Amino acid sequence: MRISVLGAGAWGTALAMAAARRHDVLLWARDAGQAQALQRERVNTRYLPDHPWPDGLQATASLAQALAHARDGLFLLGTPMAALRTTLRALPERASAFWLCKGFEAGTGLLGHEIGAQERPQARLGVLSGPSFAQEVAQGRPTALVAAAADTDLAELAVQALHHDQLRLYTSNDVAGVEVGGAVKNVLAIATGVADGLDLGLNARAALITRGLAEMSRLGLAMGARAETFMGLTGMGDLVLTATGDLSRNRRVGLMLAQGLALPEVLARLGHVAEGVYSAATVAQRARELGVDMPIASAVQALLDGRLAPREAVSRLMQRDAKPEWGV
Ligand SMILES: NC(=O)c1ccc[n+]([C@@H]2O[C@H](COP(=O)([O-])OP(=O)(O)OC[C@H]3O[C@@H](n4cnc5c(N)ncnc54)[C@H](O)[C@@H]3O)[C@@H](O)[C@H]2O)c1
Ligand SMILES: O=P(O)(O)OC[C@H](O)CO
Repeated sequence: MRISVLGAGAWGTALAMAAARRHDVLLWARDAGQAQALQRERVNTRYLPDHPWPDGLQATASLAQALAHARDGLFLLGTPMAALRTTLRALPERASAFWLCKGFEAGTGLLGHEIGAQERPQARLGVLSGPSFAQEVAQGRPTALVAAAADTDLAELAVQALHHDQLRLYTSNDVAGVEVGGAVKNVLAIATGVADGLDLGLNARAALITRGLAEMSRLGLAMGARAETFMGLTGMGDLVLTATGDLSRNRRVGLMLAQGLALPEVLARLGHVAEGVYSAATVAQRARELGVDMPIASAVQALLDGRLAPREAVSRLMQRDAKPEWGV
């Protein structure tokens, strides 16, 4: 199969490497210098150093070439959420594509499938998500992902592209559920990073993860998702990974904020996108519109906006009235 991966960050590169073990894969980097270096060095020194490329992977800075390459194959969109709309707009009208980004679009508050319906209504589109640090996939360590699409044949195409010994693909048709899980877990990982950075303990972390999962599920159900999706890889699975794994950029944002660093300094030190920073406001916005209570996500947003200091955000959560664990 011919596959083009658009976006040469850590995750786009890791999946391009995985797919290239069995397919003809072209990785598009928007920066010509970066594309030349990738092609020459056959390793992504900036985002995934120490992981040499398989023979089946080539790089280009020509978007036209990348679009032609997978015209009858599969596109994997590896840009951050902020660039998903423009990337979708560049695709052929009837392309088959999965995006890899996790978040809500800042400003509009839309999920990927809602942007896809606006920009490429005739294309076959889906989302690939699940608990997956790029570095571990590049190392060939076992990982499970979910390919979610309304079109079952499209989900099967993702399986053909990526399923192999170390990378296990499950399929789903709950696109909204998979996307809500991926977007909200990033915001919650900032919260557990703050709690761990303040040394609040393992009890606090378990409480944040569990109550965060309840928030994620409430929002998802209000948006038409299915409850079981939040118990799966793209819900609980990705939340546990991101909230506890120190490879997570979102968790690291929380850890650094707890040390008292200002957000611009945190982002400069990170050097990668941390989608929770950009999705927190839109999670809160969608929750407000739908009348969904999301106190942890709201506290993270207040922290990122500079309205609360890390310890104040924690106090705000602890001072809430007692209530039943389930129900209103
Ligand atoms: N890194 C991971 O482990 C991982 C795993 C699963 C999902 N994701 C998701 O994948 C998405 C990308 O993450 P990443 O880790 O690869 O980010 P990254 O910070 O490593 O790289 C981002 C890349 O996107 C490129 N980019 C930014 N704007 C662009 C544009 N307008 N057009 C083309 N390219 C553009 C940058 O040049 C850079 O190469 C995020 O939504 C992230 O949440 C990441
Ligand atoms: O490093 P993070 O926090 O962006 O998380 C990466 C992946 O989404 C984990 O599944």
